[in-house]
Parts: sequence; structure tokens; C-alpha cells
Amino acid sequence: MGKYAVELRKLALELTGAITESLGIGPAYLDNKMEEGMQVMAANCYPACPQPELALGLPPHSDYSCLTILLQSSQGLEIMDADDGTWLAVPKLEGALEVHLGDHLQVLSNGLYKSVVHRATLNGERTRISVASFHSLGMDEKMETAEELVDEQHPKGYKASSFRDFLKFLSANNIGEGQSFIETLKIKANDVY
Ligand SMILES: O=C(O)CCC(=O)C(=O)O
Ligand SMILES: [Fe+2]
Repeated sequence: MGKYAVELRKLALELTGAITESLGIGPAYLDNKMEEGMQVMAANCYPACPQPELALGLPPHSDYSCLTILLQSSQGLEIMDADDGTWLAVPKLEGALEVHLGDHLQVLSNGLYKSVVHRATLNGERTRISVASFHSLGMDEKMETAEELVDEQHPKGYKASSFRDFLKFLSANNIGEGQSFIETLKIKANDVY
């Protein structure tokens, strides 16, 4: 697990650099903050469920990370098509890692990149295991929208927040009931900011 975690961290930094480069703010924009940031690994175990159509392994949510890298033992992950709200199954490809864009990059990019809403379904036959590696800034480091991506036509759309702010939100809200942290960060037209 140690070597796997180390390699994923390198991959996350490389992908984050490619994303910031694509935004025109340079490949090293987040390097220092990511290098001092956090990597959280979660092992999820979903036992076989006799009535999988009646339950979910994880409710719909987006991840509070820059990137999440996921390995799944069998199919079960679904992502939401943001245009029509339908759910699409992510196929299990042998040896493939699934990369999710998280809320941090939506905030940084002023909404040019969107975090992916996803959920975990259950199946009737076998236990499913997934290992998620979340890559984010440090606990008290605020992720802010890049000033370079803000102008009159593209006003700043998000408030800055830290992982600790997210944890406070989680302890006070139930994401199983549809509450979403990124929604609370959106700056509304008549907010004084
Ligand atoms: O088990 C999965 O496929 C999804 C896991 C996940 O979304 C998470 O741990 O945040
Ligand atoms: Fe997730």
C-alpha cells in the first residue's frame, strides 16, 4: 500500500499540473500547496446486497479534493451526466484507475472545470471493494479561485474554503439528504463580496 500511495501522489501532482497548464495559469501553479497538502486514502467495502436496487453504497456526492484516484474491484461506480441528471456506469477496465475531478478544481478554475457527482451502487452477488486516494491542499489552506480567471465577463463564482471548513460542513449536514458543500461556496449575484 505504501508504494501504491506514493506513486498515486506523484500521478496526482502530474495531473494537477497538466490541468492548471490547460487553464493557462502554468503547470506549477499548485505545486507548493499540493506538496504540502494532504493525501487521504479510503478503503470502501460494500457487501453483496440481496436487494441492490433498493439501496446505495454511497449517496451522490462530489469529492472535496483536487483529484481523487480510484481503484475498484468490480463495476459499481456511477457518475452523473450534469446535462440531464442521468447516471452512467463506469466500466471496470482491468488495471485502469478512475480519476475524479474534485470541488477544489471547480473553485480554482472559476467553474471552467466541474467536479463530478458520483455514487456507489451495490450488487447482489459479490462484495465490492474500492480504494480512493484523495489529493487536496493542507487542512487549513484555503483553495481560492485563480485571479487570472476572474474578469468582468467571468466574475468570481466561489468563496475560498479549506478542508477544515469542509469537515465542519460534513459534521453539520447530511450529504445523504442531498446537501452539497460546493453549492454553499457559490457566490450568488446579489451577495456582497
Ligand atoms: O466506491 C466507489 O466507487 C466510490 C467511492 C467514493 O466515491 C468515495 O470514497 O468518495
Ligand atoms: Fe467520492
